[in-house]
Amino acid sequence: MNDEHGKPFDTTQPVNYAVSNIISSIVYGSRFEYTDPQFTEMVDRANENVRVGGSTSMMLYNIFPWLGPFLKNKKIIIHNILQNRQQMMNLINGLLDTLNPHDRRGFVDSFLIRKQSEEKSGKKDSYFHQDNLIMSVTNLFVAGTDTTGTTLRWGLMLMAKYPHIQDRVQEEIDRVIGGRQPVVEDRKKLPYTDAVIHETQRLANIVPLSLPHVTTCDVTFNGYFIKKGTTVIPLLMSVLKDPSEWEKPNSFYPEHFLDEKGQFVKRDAFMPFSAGRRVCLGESLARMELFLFFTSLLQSYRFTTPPGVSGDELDLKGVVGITLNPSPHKLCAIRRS
Ligand code: HEM
Repeated sequence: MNDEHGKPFDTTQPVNYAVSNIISSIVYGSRFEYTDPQFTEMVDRANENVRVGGSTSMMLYNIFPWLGPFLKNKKIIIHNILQNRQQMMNLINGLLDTLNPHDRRGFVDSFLIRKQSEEKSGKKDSYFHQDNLIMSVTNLFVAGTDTTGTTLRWGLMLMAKYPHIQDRVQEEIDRVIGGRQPVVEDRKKLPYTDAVIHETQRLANIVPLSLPHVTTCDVTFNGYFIKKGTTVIPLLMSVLKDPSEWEKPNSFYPEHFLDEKGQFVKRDAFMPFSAGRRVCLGESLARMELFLFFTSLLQSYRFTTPPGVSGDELDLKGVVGITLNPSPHKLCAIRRS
């Protein structure tokens, strides 16, 4: 963002690269340089799939799978998946060549070590095989990059749209943290900033339909009989924007998460990560990332609309993809003294 020198830029790439590097550190044990084309192409391809995956033609394909061979967007998605899979396999093979059981660099190392020990002991039906490794790494990137990146981008856009709210966040960060690097423990001392992050997640509503689930037995719910094996799509949006739960369900109103003394309050209807047994696996990581990225960025930069663009022009509707993204826009990041 420094390199933009306060000029208007699209936040998608820098934010996605930063967030993807967190997953890279956990999975591979190292991060990539932002100038590394191997890395940037991989993230850009994943991002293209999120965008194209929500297109009208792919929605039609979901209903009429026989359309598949005629759809350009399906070809793009498959091409991107295959390219990224190849790159992932190269990275995994590189880790395998330098594997040291006494120095595990990340998730892949731990998986490979377990795989080797189960192969050695002759265990049949092990879960630790190559296909599961590839799918687990893919899932961690797919589930952990676009979700957190999109939420952060909504947050920055909302700060540019509502500068008086950005003023209050920056006043709080300056007063409590000053110039040092923010740490997770700061969250409880920053109730307003915490409320702004929660309200961003509530309003942005990036996974409105959660993921589909299937009933494992017959159930009667709210008077409706649902047969075993029925696909159920839980609408997180119906809770995140429930008018009986939120004072201003369709507005950006951080006070939803503050009491009259300005202290942070948890709300039961806040469930952007879903609920129950299959609740988001990465919730605590995502919450940590959102807090650290958001406070660090707001500590260093003032986010504004480009010259000649008013806050009203930043719309809150969003664009449907696999996640709900902010509509295309540019922001300026002005370095704070
Ligand atoms: C703001 C960020 C995020 C949001 C809003 C979010 C939201 C969700 C939602 C709604 C689900 C579906 C839960 C269900 O089936 O009921 C889910 C599942 C999942 N998420 Fe996240 N997520 C985020 C970040 C992450 C991160 C950083 C990771 C990774 C490390 C991650 C990994 C997963 C996985 C693996 C699942 C599937 C869990 C399962 O089926 O048991 N998510 N997430």
